[in-house]
Amino acid sequence: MEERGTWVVKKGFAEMFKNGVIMDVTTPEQAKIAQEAGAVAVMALERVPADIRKEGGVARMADIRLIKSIMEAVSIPVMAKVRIGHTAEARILEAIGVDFIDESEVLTPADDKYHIDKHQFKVPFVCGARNLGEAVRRIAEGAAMIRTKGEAGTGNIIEAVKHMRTVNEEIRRVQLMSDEELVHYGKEIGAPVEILKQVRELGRLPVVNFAAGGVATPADAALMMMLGADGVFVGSGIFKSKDPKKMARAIVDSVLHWDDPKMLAKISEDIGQPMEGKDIEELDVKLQERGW
Ligand SMILES: O=C(CO)[C@H](O)[C@H](O)COP(=O)(O)O
Repeated sequence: MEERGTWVVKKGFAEMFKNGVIMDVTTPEQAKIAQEAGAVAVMALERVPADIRKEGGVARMADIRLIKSIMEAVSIPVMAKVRIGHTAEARILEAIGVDFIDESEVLTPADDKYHIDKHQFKVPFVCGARNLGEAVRRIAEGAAMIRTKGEAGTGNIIEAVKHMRTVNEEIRRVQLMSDEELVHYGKEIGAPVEILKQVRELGRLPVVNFAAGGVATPADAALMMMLGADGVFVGSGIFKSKDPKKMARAIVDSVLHWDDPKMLAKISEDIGQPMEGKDIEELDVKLQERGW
């Protein structure tokens, strides 16, 4: 009972980010830019996904002193990333008091089989998903927030669109299923039936679902909101653009005004060059394939 109550609080905290933008930052200066632009939270990490992709090597939880300096620099919530399955990194982040942990495929996985048992933590977690099965498995492990994975660091929105559409289509299928069909479907996609029943009843995931990976323009962010995202994560799209301050503000505004094309036109004007994009077909590594 106590555990369920805790999950409700974590899930409620995640709901407070709705209609907002969460920005990846690697320095206190970037965190201040994000806060001034109206980000609802920042995400501390050692390198933005475009740099992780370019430089390679093992990407880990960011340096603790850096995370603390980001926490000191801003008053909005600070999230930080850990490697998939790296329970020790997560315990360290909980000990220093970060507000949220992202168990992220953008970092190099630490475990090829298991994700972190997130129920063991007081701090809430967000996890990535490409489809309903992945989303529901992460929720079963205790995630209080889901983000569709997209393909981080590419500046290419196609995978984020694919993942959001897939989750939505699968939710619509679930809504038409009888109890016995749901048991069979749960087995097929590897998802616990109790959470699928909640999805059927709510017509959505029981936690907020943000879009991530590849958002590079205000129009990209608006597109993800049109597809039903509760909000947006942006990393490389801001700090690899020509004018991060302008781009950050424009993406925040576009998430708020996603349904107003005239406003979006105004928001999209004179914001500088977006980050350079990459064709998905040409990628050597697909970060979205990490996690299962
Ligand atoms: O939450 C995230 C992954 O853990 C990142 O913030 C997101 O994927 C960033 O992607 P991009 O650099 O393409 O904006």
